[in-house]
Amino acid sequence: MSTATDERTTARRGKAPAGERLADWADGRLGVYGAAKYGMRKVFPDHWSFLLGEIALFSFIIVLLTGVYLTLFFVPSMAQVEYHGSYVPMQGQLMSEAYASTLDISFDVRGGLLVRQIHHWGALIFVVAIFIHMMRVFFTGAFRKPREINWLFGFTLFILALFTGLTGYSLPDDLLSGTGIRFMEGAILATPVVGTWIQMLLFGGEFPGHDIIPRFFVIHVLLLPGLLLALVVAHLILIVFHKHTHYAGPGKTNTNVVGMPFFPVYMAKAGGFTFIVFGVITLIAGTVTINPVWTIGPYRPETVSTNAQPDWYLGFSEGLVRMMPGWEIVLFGDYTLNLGLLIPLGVFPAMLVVLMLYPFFESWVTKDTREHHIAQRPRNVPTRTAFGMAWLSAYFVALVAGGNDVWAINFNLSINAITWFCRIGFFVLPVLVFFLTRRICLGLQRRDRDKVLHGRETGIIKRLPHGEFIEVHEPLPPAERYKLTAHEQPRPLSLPPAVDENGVERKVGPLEKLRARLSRGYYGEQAQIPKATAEEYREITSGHGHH
Ligand code: HEM
Ligand code: HEM
Repeated sequence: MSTATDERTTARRGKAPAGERLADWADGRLGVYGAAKYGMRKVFPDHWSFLLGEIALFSFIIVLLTGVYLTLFFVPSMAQVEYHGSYVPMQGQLMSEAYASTLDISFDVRGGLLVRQIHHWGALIFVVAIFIHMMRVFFTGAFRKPREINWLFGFTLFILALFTGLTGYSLPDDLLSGTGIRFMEGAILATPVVGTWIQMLLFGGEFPGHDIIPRFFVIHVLLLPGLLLALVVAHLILIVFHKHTHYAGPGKTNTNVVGMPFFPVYMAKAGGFTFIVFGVITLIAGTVTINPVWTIGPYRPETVSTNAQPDWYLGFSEGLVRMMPGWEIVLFGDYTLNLGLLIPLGVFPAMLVVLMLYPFFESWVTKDTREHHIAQRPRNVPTRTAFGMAWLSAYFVALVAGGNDVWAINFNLSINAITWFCRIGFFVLPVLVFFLTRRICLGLQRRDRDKVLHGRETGIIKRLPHGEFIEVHEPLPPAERYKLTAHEQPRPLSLPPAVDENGVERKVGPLEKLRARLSRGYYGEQAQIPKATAEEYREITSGHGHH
């Protein structure tokens, strides 16, 4: 017995196990122990809404992997060739090498069609996930200090993803994607002064030229994914650096993070979730056809397909153009300004910039310079929530307008009626939605207050001895009461008195006045219902007036 123990001790002293030696070797060169000690115990809070960023991350990885596979077979060339692949209806037709290679990927490359479909479905889900993730961050105020820069990083990711999608969609050079490129060319040409130059630079000559597909290819497989990857890494590093926000609850404060350690709990969960995301995307890609380019045909400039649509994420930019009347003005007798395109082209970035700058606007209005690590419930910040919903309503109206022909055909409606509905809706709906959302948020705040003070309605009706009917209310558990009352209710900014203590008139600039007004819009009496206080609760539950 003792001999065995001695042997083991000697073995350990003599030579460490291979794994340990490898780890030591790596640590000497990479400092992995320190990094692992820091990273492995990192706490990550748990909430379903935090999965949205993860879906974006995992679908991004899927799109990267499938993109590499497609790159092995795709030929980014606009040279015309005669098709002799295995898709019989296209035999002998003239088409670009790009289109022919997309047909080959779909019919002749092993697993090609599945990978193409995973790539396309993955791209759609990637952008959906980014969009909803961005909304989660917006509506919970997770963009507040210290996360403003990460909001900007994230926002840039969103824009890069839109353009990666646009360039990818254009690559197969089918009738749909060619129509999309034609649309883009028109928009570029409408840009005053520099439009023609940019068009020449990008297309290398008259439309369609021979350069656009090879150029989009490099942008799509190298430039944009490279930038996306670098920025995703920076985004994640900042998340680790700031630590994740968490929702209010007992024991969760602005100075701690409550959750599970990265290793093993979070890693196991995230690993499993990666496979679920991959599995679901593959299942959809394996069963639902997307972009069947062989039914659409190769692109020819003289042909235009009806129902031409961009993928959903760029639908709103197309909608802005379709909503706009075709106005033109002629300057100096011979220079035409195409307002029908120019105005939507200005509104498109403006809508995005408004969202991008919102965190800075809010911190300016509220003069809030503190750090925030508790995610807010949207109802507790009605003005921000209402603004977000108003933005979304404008976005969706534009999206509907982007598919006005599809709506008209499928629902047997007049395309003019839809266009007019969108034109009016684009201005009116956001205003209605803004006020409606604020009302709903205030209603929900009242309900929270009521629940804290009077408990949950149980639906049990009792008749008292003197004949009165009452509904039994069940008090909320303390943790629930805490959650509903943990939020701050700041006071609005107030302007200093018009004259100072020496009787000298104090000058208040118009900007300062505007800020005070906006601040009342955020924190004034109309914007928040006073939350239940401990005194109120004690008074109600002490017996007097309790029901
Ligand atoms: C992150 C973002 C990406 C998005 C949103 C995206 C999106 C798309 C879309 C929508 C298509 C059209 C697919 C179709 O034919 O139906 C496409 C095609 C393509 N993508 Fe991507 N992609 C991304 C990343 C990549 C990467 C990283 C690569 C390569 C390393 C790549 C390589 C390709 C190739 C070669 C095609 C043309 C082949 C084909 O259309 O079948 N993509 N992409
Ligand atoms: C490629 C796109 C993106 C990826 C892969 C990504 C990934 C992630 C992940 C995994 C998290 C942590 C989990 C979570 O909160 O959901 C996160 C958090 C965050 N993301 Fe993104 N994100 C992307 C785009 C965006 C966009 C478009 C925005 C905003 C405009 C954004 C802003 C943020 C912020 C502020 C946080 C910190 C949230 C907190 O601590 O509560 N991200 N992101």
